[in-house]
Amino acid sequence: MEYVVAAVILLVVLVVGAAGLVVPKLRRRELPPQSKGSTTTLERPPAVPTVPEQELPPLIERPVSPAPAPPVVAEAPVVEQAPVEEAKPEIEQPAPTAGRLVRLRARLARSQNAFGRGLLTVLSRDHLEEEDWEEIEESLITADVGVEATQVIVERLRERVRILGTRTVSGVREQLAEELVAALEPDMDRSLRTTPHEGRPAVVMVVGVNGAGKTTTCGKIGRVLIADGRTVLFGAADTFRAAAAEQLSTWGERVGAETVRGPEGGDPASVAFDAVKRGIEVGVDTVLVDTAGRLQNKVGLMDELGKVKRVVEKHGPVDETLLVLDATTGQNGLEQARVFTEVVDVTGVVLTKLDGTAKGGIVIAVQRKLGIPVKLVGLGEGPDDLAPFEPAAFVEALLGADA
Ligand SMILES: Nc1nc2c(ncn2[C@@H]2O[C@H](COP(=O)(O)OP(=O)(O)OP(=O)(O)O)[C@@H](O)[C@H]2O)c(=O)[nH]1
Repeated sequence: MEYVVAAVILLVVLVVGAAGLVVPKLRRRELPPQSKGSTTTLERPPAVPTVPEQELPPLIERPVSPAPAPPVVAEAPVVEQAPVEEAKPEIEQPAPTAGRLVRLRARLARSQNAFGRGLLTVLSRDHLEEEDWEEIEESLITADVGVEATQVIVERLRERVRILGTRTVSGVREQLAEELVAALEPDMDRSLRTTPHEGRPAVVMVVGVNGAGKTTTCGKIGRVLIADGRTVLFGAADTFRAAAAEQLSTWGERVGAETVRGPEGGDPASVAFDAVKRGIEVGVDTVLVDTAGRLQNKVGLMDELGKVKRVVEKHGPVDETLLVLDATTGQNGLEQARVFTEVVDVTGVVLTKLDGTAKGGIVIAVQRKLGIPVKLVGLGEGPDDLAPFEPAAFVEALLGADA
């Protein structure tokens, strides 16, 4: 019996012992999958940042390794400066204004050839008869001097020739020249008020119908002033023609003047206001304001130009209002001109395109009809083809040097 009990105990011990060995093994076998699963989960997150971490270094290294960076940074300004430096030589040095009309006289004389030659033919006759005087009258009228002014000029010339008994061609020509100069009222003040005063720039408004040459004239005046050592700012208040603002900016870039522009179709008065404001801020000598000149509607024009002037005058009075007239439009241009003089207080006339007409006598008609001095004349499309108007030099060109 004792043997039986001992055998049972031994069996129990063996069974328990065997179970103790088998269960841990089984547990160990189960663990790997568990631990694998958990490892994957854990490893993945590091795996994700590992990729950006590997990518990050190069990004971080860029600033860290400044060696390649500075050349890039250093090169950038050089590349940027290059066009500025290239642009600088484009700033032109305009020709001085003194004696310009004399230099441009040939151009005027060329367009007046027929007029000068016609007069010379008549004046070279031995005795000036009634029909000769009529021919002289016709020549002057054809040259757009205007009927009224022509009658006055011929009347006075006839009187002088009769009283003085002038016989020679050169003598009559000289007297005609004197009468023409007198008709141009040489004592009129033709100076441009472009000098700054009371700590603010002089303001010049440029008005006239479309295509008369306003924008070109603004640019040319700017060049003249800069050539004379002044500083200039352009106001592109012609917001109706986008190309006008572009055109004025180009003039500005060429001579080194800033241009204040507004949005296309924007309020011209506000652009003009901003231009003068900017001119005051930066302390330029002269602000030149280019305006639009639509004439389809006189009331509209009046409203617009009047507003531009009023708004600009919030900064102070406008110093000069220049009316640009196309000489080739002849007497028709005079009618248009009158509308402008009713709207704004025109202080001077710029007669453009005199190089393109044989009717230079329009200068006399303009002054006589409007009572406003012609201050400048345009004698070509070139940037320096604008000259201060000088009656004597002009008449010499009108009559032709050899007449
Ligand atoms: N031959 C000649 N052409 C000129 C003269 N002045 C201006 N022009 C030309 O006339 C054309 C019209 O000039 P603009 O300055 O654009 O005229 P604008 O009055 O500003 O015209 P809008 O902006 O449409 O009102 C251009 O082709 C100029 O080059 C001149 O004195 N002689």
